[in-house]
Amino acid sequence: MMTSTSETPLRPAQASPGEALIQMRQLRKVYRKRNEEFLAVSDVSMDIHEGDMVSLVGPSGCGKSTLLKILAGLHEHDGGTLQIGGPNNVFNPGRDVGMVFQQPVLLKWRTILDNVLLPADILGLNKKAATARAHELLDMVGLTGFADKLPYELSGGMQQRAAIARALIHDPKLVLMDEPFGALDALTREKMNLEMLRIWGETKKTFVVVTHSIQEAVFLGTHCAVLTAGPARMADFFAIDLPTPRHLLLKTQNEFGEYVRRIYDLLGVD
Ligand SMILES: Nc1ncnc2c1ncn2[C@@H]1O[C@H](COP(=O)(O)OP(=O)(O)OP(=O)(O)O)[C@@H](O)[C@H]1O
Repeated sequence: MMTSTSETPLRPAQASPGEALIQMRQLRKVYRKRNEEFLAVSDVSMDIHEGDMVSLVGPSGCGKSTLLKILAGLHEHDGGTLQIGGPNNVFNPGRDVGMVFQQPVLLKWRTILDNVLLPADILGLNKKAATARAHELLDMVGLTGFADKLPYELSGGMQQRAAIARALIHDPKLVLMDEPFGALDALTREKMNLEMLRIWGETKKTFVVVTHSIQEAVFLGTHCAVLTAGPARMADFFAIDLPTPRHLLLKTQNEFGEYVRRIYDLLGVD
């Protein structure tokens, strides 16, 4: 369990079974440099339950990555409360978070298998068990037969699949993705959206995904948080009640368009 408030970081939580995995209340983050202060995140409140797929969408600079870093335990927040896990579901950010970034950031001298195994090596997990799991994950992300290749031998989309496998190797409770498909061409991105939904469905893990794309936010999410910049704040957080499993043709449906319109309205896009 990880609990922190602005006044008492890491105070024990009073969570009980059935409560949300993540509870944020009025979360706030201010970056400080000498005498300057910059409000990067404010008024962010949401409950995220186990197995949710939450998309964070908003314009550049609205604090999406900052929020992800707070969830990953990389940044402290300055106001509000954040509780992850509970007494019966202890959450350790060093062990229970898997991260995927916009670029796959694979080590070019390690094979794909060894790249996937990196977090397991760092955490000192059993090598044999981790290697077996790495092969299973490579199968799951569609990279069967690529274990012994080096990163340069894979396309951008394939490298990002390897990065997703790496994020899952230590069986994290929470998977955080920062614009994971932002560097891919439009068609590969759509295919990767479908792949990610399949992987999320198979792992039944909790995913939080940052995206600039309103369509992607609606397509991927069971829930969506819309953030705005200047001033930083959360404009809305809502469930996306669209049929699952999702298919690309859903994007042509009125009900999909209604969610997209709702986000355009919140962001003030005409
Ligand atoms: N370490 C830092 N020190 C000072 N200001 C920062 C720092 N990191 C981010 N910021 C500022 O905080 C605001 C939010 O940044 P953040 O990276 O969270 O936004 P974002 O929504 O993820 O943006 P983008 O979509 O462009 O990646 C920005 O104005 C940014 O300049």
